[in-house]
Amino acid sequence: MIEARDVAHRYGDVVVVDGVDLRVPAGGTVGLVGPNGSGKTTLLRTLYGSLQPAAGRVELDGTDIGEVPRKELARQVAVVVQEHSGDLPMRVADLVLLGRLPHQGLSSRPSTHDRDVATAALRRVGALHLATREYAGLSGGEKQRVLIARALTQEAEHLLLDEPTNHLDIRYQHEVLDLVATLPTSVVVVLHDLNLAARYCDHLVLLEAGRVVAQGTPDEVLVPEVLEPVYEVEVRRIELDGELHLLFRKAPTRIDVRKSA
Ligand SMILES: Nc1ncnc2c1ncn2[C@@H]1O[C@H](COP(=O)(O)OP(=O)(O)OP(=O)(O)O)[C@@H](O)[C@H]1O
Repeated sequence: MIEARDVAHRYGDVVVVDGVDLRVPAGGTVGLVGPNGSGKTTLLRTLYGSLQPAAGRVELDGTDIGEVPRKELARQVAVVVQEHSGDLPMRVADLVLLGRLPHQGLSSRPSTHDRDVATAALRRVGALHLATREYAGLSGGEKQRVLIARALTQEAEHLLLDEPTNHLDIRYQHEVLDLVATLPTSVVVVLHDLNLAARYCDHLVLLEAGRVVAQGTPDEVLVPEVLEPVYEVEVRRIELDGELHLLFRKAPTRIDVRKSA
């Protein structure tokens, strides 16, 4: 289990994550939501040990994450982040196989099992047909699916994703999140789309200026009284075929700055 206790982070003097408590239960899917700059990515980075919190503690199964050896961490935690690896001169199949590195000895080559796991992961994200392509030549959505396949290939117990639906068309937004949410792994996912968060997460953490303003089930968090002051839009909530959906409308402008200038 990943657990954050009173975690804070600052850049210089600016506090961007402030006193966050969070538990990611085994098999659970936790969504981090909130406006631009609210601290989602920074919090996620503390959860996978790429940032040391300025205060508080992140634990992986009871051990401070900073004390977990790197290779062990890579076996337990897989991460999908926005990468700028577009120029990697590498075939898709080889890139996905890199996900097996934490399971291999220093000098060992990928086994048949490693290749089977990588192939199965590519198939699961609908990207097996891309296996022989150069990664750099893929579209944004194809790259995203390949990076998710690499994370699945890691077969880690925890999967952390930063805006994985970025670049994906509607079909793959749903397919990828459905896949992620039904994995036996515990998942933390940063999402901007609150309707996707409602559909695929079982617990949401809503951040505003680095602080948790609400956390709970989508039904508890995704209510107009909570969302409207945070996002400054009008929110309507409807139920369609038993599922929660949100509709958004620009909030009425209180002061027209251009007119008063
Ligand atoms: N390396 C950095 N140095 C200084 N400030 C940073 C750095 N990285 C992030 N910040 C600032 O920290 C705050 C939180 O950023 P973060 O990326 O965590 O927010 P976010 O909620 O993920 O945003 P978005 O939805 O726009 O991706 C922002 O104000 C951002 O400008």
